Amino acid sequence: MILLKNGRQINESNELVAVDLLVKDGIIIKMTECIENTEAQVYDLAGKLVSPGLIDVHVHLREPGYERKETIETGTKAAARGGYTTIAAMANTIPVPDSMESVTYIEGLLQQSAQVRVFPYAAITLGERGQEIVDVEALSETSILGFSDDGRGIQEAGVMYQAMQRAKAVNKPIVAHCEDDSLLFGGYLHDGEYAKANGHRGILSVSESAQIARDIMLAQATGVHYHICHISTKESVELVRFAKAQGINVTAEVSPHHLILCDTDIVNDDPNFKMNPPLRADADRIACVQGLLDGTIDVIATDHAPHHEDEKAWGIETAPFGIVGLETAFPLMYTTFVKTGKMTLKQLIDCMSTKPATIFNLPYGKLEVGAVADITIIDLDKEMEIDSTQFLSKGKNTPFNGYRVAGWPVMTLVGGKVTYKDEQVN
Ligand SMILES: NC(=O)N[C@@H](CC(=O)O)C(=O)O
Ligand SMILES: [Zn+2]
Ligand SMILES: [Zn+2]
Repeated sequence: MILLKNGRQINESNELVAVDLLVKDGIIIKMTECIENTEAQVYDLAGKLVSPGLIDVHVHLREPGYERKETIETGTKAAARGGYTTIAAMANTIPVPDSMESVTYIEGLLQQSAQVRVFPYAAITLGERGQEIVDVEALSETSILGFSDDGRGIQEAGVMYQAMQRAKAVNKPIVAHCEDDSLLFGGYLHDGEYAKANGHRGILSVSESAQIARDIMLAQATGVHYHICHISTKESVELVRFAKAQGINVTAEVSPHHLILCDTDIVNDDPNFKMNPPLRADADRIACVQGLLDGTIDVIATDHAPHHEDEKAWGIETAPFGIVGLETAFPLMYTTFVKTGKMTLKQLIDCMSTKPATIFNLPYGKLEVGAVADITIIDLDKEMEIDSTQFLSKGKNTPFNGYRVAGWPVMTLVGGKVTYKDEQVN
């Protein structure tokens, strides 16, 4: 048994109230203001926030295939340090999880090395090549969260339509990276002020929004749960708002970097500001924030995309797209939006835990008696500079290095088991 004493939880009215939690056999069995128990191992939380474990539905663990960038072990250790108890692993690995054999293989690797709960995605198409659809029916019987070709858009409407029909029939979501390749024109940064001023080829906003518009119509026609990855443009947000008003089964995620940074924040062509979709204009960033606040955008996902420093050293034009996010998401969001009064703490926890569980039908994201003890303890007052050399992730590729932020996760429990604890908790 574990007894968490002197914590504080956020109630429905966004107030911090005192709470003790008693955990037995991986379940929260008691939650009241003051619990005494002589048999349990006791941790004194000294007023720190007790949150339902954070959930990230968009993570690149890189293993199998790209262990130089990240492994299941390092990626899930980073997740635990970031306060995450459940994550979903994207399918752009080698092999791509596009068959029973490859998904079973990846499930085995996860079982061996994962430090938090991990649900893999299966690809939508064989090899993520966008042509032949995977065996949706068979794969739906595995532990997958849904189907995704993340890293690439599905170029053909007919392929997406059929994939959606089949995913709907087995009650699994289609999780879409939206990008029309025919609208890329060799771009690698947002087609905006920074690219123009510095002679870079731009990525048009319509390369994302045009495909979202198409997919929303296909989602309406098929009734599938269609989840949009890393939304980044104001037009995309407007489309999701429209779709939801029509009752179409659409959800969307946004990443912390698209809420905090815009293209003009890029410094000296630093490849750590390069990701897909790119940092957009400030008006896009503002639309994403507004969309998150009004519920148009459902959840925050990191799109944790570690790359090796050798690869990022190729320079902004040729370096791979992607930045890490697991170990900085909560403090960045808390400092930028909650401490400044733009968002309540309850809203932030909803977007990072409760809502991801709800939209993906997971039995987590709850802090109550009888719930699984997936718990994150956060020190809202702990302020510290982001230092990528301290990351447990192999990826050090962050544009936020040196940012001074507060609200650091200090202890993470998955099913009642401590998976991360910093030295100040005991
Ligand atoms: N987001 C990125 O910039 N990169 C991701 C792919 C993706 O999420 O589209 C990656 O796998 O590196
Ligand atoms: Zn993507
Ligand atoms: Zn991704």
